[in-house]
This record gives sequence, C-alpha cells and structure tokens, in this order.
Amino acid sequence: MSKADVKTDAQTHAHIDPHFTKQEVDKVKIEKAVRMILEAIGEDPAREGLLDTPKRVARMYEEVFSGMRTDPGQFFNVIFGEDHEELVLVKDIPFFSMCEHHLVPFFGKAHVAYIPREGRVTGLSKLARAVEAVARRPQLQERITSTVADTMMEKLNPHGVVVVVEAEHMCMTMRGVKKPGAKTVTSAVRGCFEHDAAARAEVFSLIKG
Ligand SMILES: Nc1nc2c(ncn2[C@@H]2O[C@H](COP(=O)(O)OP(=O)(O)OP(=O)(O)O)[C@@H](O)[C@H]2O)c(=O)[nH]1
Ligand SMILES: [Zn+2]
Repeated sequence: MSKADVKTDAQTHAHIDPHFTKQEVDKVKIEKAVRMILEAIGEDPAREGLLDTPKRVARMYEEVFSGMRTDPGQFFNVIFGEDHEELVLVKDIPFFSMCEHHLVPFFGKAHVAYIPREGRVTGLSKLARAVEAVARRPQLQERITSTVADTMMEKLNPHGVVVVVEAEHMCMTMRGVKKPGAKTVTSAVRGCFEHDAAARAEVFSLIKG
C-alpha cells in the first residue's frame, strides 16, 4: 500500500462529515469583519464600549465553531469489549449550535440511542462529545441529527442507532416569523430500528418518559 492510500480517519469520514476541517480560525479576519459590521449599522467601533468587541467576537466564534476542527468519529476509537447487545440511550444531552442561514443560535437537547454489536460498546460520554462536536459549527438541525447517527453507524457498526434532536431556533423567535416556544424535532433512524417498529417505539417512549 502506498503512502497516498493510507487514509486518516478524518479523510475516510469525509462522505459523512464534509465540513470537518483542520484549518485554524483566522481571528484577525473576524475582527476586521466585526469592525465593518459595526460601521455598517452606524456604530463607532472606536468608542470605548466597542473597542475590544471585535477581539471578543473572534474568540467567541473560535469557541462556538470549535466543532469545525473536531472529528466526531474520533470519540468512537475507544471501544469496550462488553457483550451487551441491548439498548443504550443517553437522553437530554444539551447542545448549542448556530443556524447556518442567519448565524444565530439554536439550542436544545439531543437523545442518542444505539444497540451495540457484541464487544463494541462505547463510553457514554462519547455520545455527548460527538453531539457537541457536530453542533459547534454553522449547522442545520437535520444535519446534526444525521451526522451523529451516520458517524456512529460507521465507527461502531452497531445493530442500530436512533438520534432525536429537539431545538428552539432563535432565527424563528427573535426575528423573522417570531414564534417563541416553537420547537423543531428531527430524528435519524438507522439499522435494525428502520424495520423493527417495536424497537423504535421503545426508544421513542423512553425518550418521552
Ligand atoms: N431545515 C432547516 N431550516 C432551518 C434551520 N435553521 C433555520 N432554518 C430556516 O432556514 C430558512 C431560511 O429561509 P430564507 O427565506 O432563505 O431566509 P429568511 O428570509 O431570513 O427567512 P425567514 O426566517 O422566514 O425570515 C428559514 O425558513 C429558517 O427557519 C434548520 O436547522 N433546518
Ligand atoms: Zn436561521
């Protein structure tokens, strides 16, 4: 096998997760852009209260978009050899993301369930880490849901996965259609859950309860 044939996890994962990047955040560029936005709305970026704002916003974007540089698949490299082949559900995982259309937050809870294959059990915290990695990017709720499910299918090869995400989008509350309280629920159902209605119903009732 030539060196070029040896693909990193991140490269092999690209079909599921095309937005993962190793590029560092260009904070100077963000600072310039923020100054321009302030000028564009009629503010004075040189007034005292705004002097450090471009720097703060650059640091904030680096933090809230840190998932751009986090491969969610990496968390499933540690696997326990347990032979538990029954349902595992981690529910109510809080997350914050940024809507890719308006760059304002949407946030809520993710519920991640899977049935491991024998000897391929992951750490519970890894499910929450994968959600966080995928959420901290310019996102669509649907894409968070399916990327987490597809990453788990690929890395853990489980019998099945269900991911449910419920969120409130600030682009629908503080602006635009202005419907505070409206919740969006998305789900991704993979593997055995696709054809086993009873197993799927069990997961949904556990998530609700
Ligand atoms: N499918 C999906 N749509 C989203 C998500 N976040 C925001 N949107 C929607 O993206 C759409 C963008 O619509 P546009 O008509 O291009 O933009 P807009 O004029 O700002 O739309 P309004 O929000 O209706 O004012 C809106 O309907 C948003 O509600 C998401 O996670 N998934
Ligand atoms: Zn939006």
